[in-house]
Amino acid sequence: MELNYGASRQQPRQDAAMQRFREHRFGQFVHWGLYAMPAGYWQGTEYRFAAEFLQKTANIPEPEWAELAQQFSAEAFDADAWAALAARSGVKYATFTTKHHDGFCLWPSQYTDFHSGNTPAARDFIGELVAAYQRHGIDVYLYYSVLDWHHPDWRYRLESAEDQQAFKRYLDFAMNQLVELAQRYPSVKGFWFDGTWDESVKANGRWTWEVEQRLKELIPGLIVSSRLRADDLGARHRDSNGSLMGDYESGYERRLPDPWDRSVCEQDWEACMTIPQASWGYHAGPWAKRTRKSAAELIDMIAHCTSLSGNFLLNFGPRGDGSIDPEDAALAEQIGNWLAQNGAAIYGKGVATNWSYPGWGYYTQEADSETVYAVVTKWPTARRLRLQLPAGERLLAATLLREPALQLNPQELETSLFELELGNSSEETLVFELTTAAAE
Ligand SMILES: C[C@@H]1N[C@@H](C#Cc2ccccc2)[C@H](O)[C@@H]1O
Repeated sequence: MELNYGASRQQPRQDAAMQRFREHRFGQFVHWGLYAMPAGYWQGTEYRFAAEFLQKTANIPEPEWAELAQQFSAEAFDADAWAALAARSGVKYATFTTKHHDGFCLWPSQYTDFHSGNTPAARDFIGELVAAYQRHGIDVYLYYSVLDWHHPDWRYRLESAEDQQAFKRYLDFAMNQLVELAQRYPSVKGFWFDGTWDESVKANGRWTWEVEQRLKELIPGLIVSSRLRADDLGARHRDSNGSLMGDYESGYERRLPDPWDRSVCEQDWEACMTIPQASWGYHAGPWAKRTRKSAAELIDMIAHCTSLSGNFLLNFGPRGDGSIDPEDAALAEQIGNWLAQNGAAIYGKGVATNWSYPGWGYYTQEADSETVYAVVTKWPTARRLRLQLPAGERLLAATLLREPALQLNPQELETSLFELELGNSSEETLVFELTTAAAE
């Protein structure tokens, strides 16, 4: 059907900026703001829901919530320390919340008083983070919540002429803020949008289209997530013809596609994930802490996404004072150590087209390369690894990437199956670099 505000292309972008995003594969998400101070507690009660939603889960009147800004001193905030840890973790890009659903801005916006410049901290946190992460060679993306619980003109649905007029004022405000972010931080590589699920936004597909156009005029090559977009009829992420809007699919939130679902490879996509089961902002309670994922689980997810040509955006929720939770820092270091040895299987890799999902882990491959990587994340109880080679191919070599690298001689490898006695090897995430050739 004819759409004015649907998808702007049918095929993935092939420009250098998009290829760079595609090759990153692993990124850091950061959710930080006023919600990090109460950290899931209010008046002594632990609220067992996402910490960044506390204002709603604890039914805190908006003015009382806004008062938190007067306690926001972030005395332990150190952008360079955040960036150095991110670099050690192996991420190649980072996405920071500039404004989450509560409307508090981490930059001194000229369009609201509700920002970090008007706090005891009196700092432009976004500006400091953009500079620090770029000094460490990490590309920066900005998260922006269209949903805004603080702004008086926000509306969930448009039921009257007054609602329409108010929400028009709100959308003008949000466009102004987005242009402000693009003009203040022109070196950012993309925008990550959230809070676009309400009827009011879905009824304004044209505005979402205009935001994408305007930001890309300001920053050529900019990458915009599909979650911004609604079409003429209110369809989100994919337009009413089923075509992806924005530059990559960003609907995978705390979930991944089935590892055998090769249909996701048709477009660029990114999954975002929390360390605890269900909180993006720092949650200090046992409810969150007992659900933390391990490094092995997160490395599995990185390989899972890579094997389907997708990116994995792992979230960190710094504490209210601006420090990083030591448990999160340790996890970041563990992941980074694994990537330092095995990153060849992740960075710049994607689906291994001719290799089907093996069950014990994932195959990854660089497009048009003869080299395939086998990332073993689920040790077979039989302690024997069986690789079914694609028809017409034989295995020339299999090299274990970790130090000391273990080269398995071709004559030890059967033509159709590669069996490795795992013996008493420690149950770590192993990566084999496989070299193949056409079967004789
Ligand atoms: C990226 C993630 N998206 C946000 C959300 C949400 C949400 C959660 C439940 C129901 C409706 C919306 C989270 O607060 C976090 O920012």
